[in-house]
Amino acid sequence: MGIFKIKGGIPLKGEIQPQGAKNESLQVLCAVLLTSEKLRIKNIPEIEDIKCLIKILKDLGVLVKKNGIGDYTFQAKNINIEYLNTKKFREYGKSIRGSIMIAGPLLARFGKVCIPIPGGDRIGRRSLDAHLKGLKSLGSNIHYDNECQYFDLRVHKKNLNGKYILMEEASITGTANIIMAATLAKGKTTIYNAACEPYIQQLCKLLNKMGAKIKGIGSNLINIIGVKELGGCKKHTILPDMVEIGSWIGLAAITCSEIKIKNVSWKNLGIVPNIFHKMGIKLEKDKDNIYIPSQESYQIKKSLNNAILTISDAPWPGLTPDLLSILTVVATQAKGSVLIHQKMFESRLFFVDKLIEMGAQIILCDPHRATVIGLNHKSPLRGSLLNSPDIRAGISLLIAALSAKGTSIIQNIEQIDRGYENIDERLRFLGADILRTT
Ligand SMILES: CC(=O)N[C@H]1[C@@H](OP(=O)(O)OP(=O)(O)OC[C@H]2O[C@@H](n3ccc(=O)[nH]c3=O)[C@H](O)[C@@H]2O)O[C@H](CO)[C@@H](O)[C@@H]1O
Ligand SMILES: C=C(OP(=O)(O)O)C(=O)O
Repeated sequence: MGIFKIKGGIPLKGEIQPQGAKNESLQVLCAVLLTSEKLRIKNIPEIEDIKCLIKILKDLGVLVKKNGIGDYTFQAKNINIEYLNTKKFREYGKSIRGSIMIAGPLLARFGKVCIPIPGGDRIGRRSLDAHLKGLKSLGSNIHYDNECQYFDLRVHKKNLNGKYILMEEASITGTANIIMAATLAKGKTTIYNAACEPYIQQLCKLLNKMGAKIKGIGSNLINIIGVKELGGCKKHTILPDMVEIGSWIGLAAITCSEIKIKNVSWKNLGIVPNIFHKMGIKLEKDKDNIYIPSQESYQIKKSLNNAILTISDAPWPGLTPDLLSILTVVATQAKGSVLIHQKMFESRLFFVDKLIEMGAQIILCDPHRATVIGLNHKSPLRGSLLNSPDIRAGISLLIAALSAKGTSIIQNIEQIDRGYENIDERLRFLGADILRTT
């Protein structure tokens, strides 16, 4: 297991280019399974979760050519569907959440798929009902093997058939799975209460370039007319990662650093900049860049009725839950107090124990809510021995360590590498004192 050794308290300075979005990449890479033709995808982040999915695709028989950093051509011409029954696949499939999204494309193209309960972050219960109920409506039988914990899905007629699907919750990966399956189903599929965040929009745009007929992109009502087959795509570029962008903003604020984040695609950030404004952090729009000046202090705004601010997650256009851990850390050195309410996941806030050990003033009210009383940089966090439980808690602890007085050690940094590309190298480029030992 690798570790980071960090000497904190050093203000950083410079420009940073955000990585391509992890969650869009996971969707788009699964979409290559829908066609036997070539797709060229650019700006894919070189992170562990993506490497794992590419490994699964290769083992399935997808030809993968690397044209340059983050630039790949995929061709799913000869697929070995039997690979899904191997122990190797079950291990890989279990290690990332994104693996579940191979189900829709493979079911639509080959009529059967076998998939383990996917892994990814252990941040609470993560239901698959949205995926399974959707695929069932389109005409699939589902069998669950309780002992081996995998699902076997088979199309019960000749092919999938379009249906009206009202999703019980706007699951992101669930929506992606159903959309991909429906592109090759017979007739019309309507998905209501679909997730509609920019990465789902990007997936739909890519599918339309491949010949799909999807309407309602960007809304929660998606209509899809199934086609017989899909073609390739000469170029699709992954959007910048909004969670990584939020991580850089939080890092800049708490370490009093001056950072410019380049080419952020403002129009796809939704309310993310607004939320940081509410935390009192100055950020300026400079063309398509975000400029964060060095700030000695940032004051959390109050609600309009003068009550303590609450920040909570919600499906898009609400705030992604993936930024709440980062906002929690940022709040520890703000002026004022905030209630962080993590509605979607029940085990994501437990990492605040580590922040409390570092000297943060936090009350964990229950698994979903933490009150943070900001210290306004009057009492810095203390360097500590830390362990990274999931991607976002991991990056949050790293941000805390960079702001802390003294040296911190972060163990289990593989969790951070799952979602952040060359994070230590990029931090050193901005002037951070961080060392990786493997
Ligand atoms: C690979 C990928 O893209 N992962 C993202 C995706 O995971 P993923 O697609 O797996 O997450 P889902 O959107 O399915 O659901 C996340 C959690 O929120 C709950 N829920 C969801 C929608 C809703 O309307 N109400 C509700 O309560 C679900 O029950 C579940 O507990 O979306 C999550 C929620 O944004 C993000 O944290 C993950 O980074
Ligand atoms: C929860 C996350 O990822 P995943 O859904 O891949 O586990 C995340 O990126 O914060």
